[in-house]
Amino acid sequence: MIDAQSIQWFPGHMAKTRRLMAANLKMVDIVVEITDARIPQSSRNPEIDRMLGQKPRLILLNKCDVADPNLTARWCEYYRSKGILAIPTDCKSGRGLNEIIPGARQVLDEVMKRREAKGLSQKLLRMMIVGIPNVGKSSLINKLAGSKRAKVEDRPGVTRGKQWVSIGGGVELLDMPGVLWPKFDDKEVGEKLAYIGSIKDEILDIEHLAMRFLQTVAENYPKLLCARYNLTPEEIEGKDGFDLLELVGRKRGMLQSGGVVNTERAAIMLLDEFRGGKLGRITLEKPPKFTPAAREQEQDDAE
Ligand SMILES: Nc1nc2c(ncn2[C@@H]2O[C@H](COP(=O)(O)OP(=O)(O)OP(=O)(O)O)[C@@H](O)[C@H]2O)c(=O)[nH]1
Repeated sequence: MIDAQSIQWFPGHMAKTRRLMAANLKMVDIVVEITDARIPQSSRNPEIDRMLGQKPRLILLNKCDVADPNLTARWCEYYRSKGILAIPTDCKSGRGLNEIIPGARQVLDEVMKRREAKGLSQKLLRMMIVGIPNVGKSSLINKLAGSKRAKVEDRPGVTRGKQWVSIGGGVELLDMPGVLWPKFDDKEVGEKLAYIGSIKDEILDIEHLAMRFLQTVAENYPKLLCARYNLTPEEIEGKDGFDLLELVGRKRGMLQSGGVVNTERAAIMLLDEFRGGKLGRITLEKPPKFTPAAREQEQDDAE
């Protein structure tokens, strides 16, 4: 998992990643950027857009099996409005994976047409897989390659070094060497990464984290919260994070002497259950509102 030490490495590591990325971009036709569908924004490297520049790419909203399907659809629409193809994927069941290669070819066809560079062979397709730790890069490569060639572990930071994997049908994958870090310096981003389990709990105040998480869930997914912990809407109405945590702990019988709720145990249990998908399908970020005017502004900024 990401730890405090990695956070301190961030600036130097980023410069190295930027150099590696630039060198490797030349070797591929398209970049496949994997994000976590539960936090599509916070699970992206803050510099990725700048690093990729005009390189053709597609975005995967992975772990869509545990994300809110309505919001996943809205994120796809948001990216479409920006001219980017986004595909919801689930590396556990394989859902969406067979759309990746045709999607990549479609993106490249469009680029070719725009550049009027006809006659270029698209037989061999070379794709670079990038993403912050723990989003599912190894799982994706394993699924696409149909073997256990890439190492998969439930621990961010396992993917190391450059590796090409041939997956047949004239398609080769380049696993991004090094790691793309998320945006640690933003407190809210850090919290969201911690909710999904991408930052070590030891460096965070788990009770504080659980309280913040509960507030978000009570606001956006009250029915799921009530269903999981056998609560009524009246019970959670107007409660702050601490009260909610106590309530959840009490419902689960996590009491210490004197009938006081063990909020630390409750916090660990709550976040474990969320990470395991037991609370239901939850997405913690909505796509930004996207208007034609905003798009024009974005294009101006990019020029
Ligand atoms: N629910 C769910 N879990 C997934 C999915 N894809 C991957 N996972 C799980 O997420 C965890 C991380 O997956 P990895 O494939 O190791 O992620 P990675 O991006 O290669 O991680 P690093 O090696 O740290 O860069 C593992 O426990 C996977 O089983 C998915 O689509 N849905």
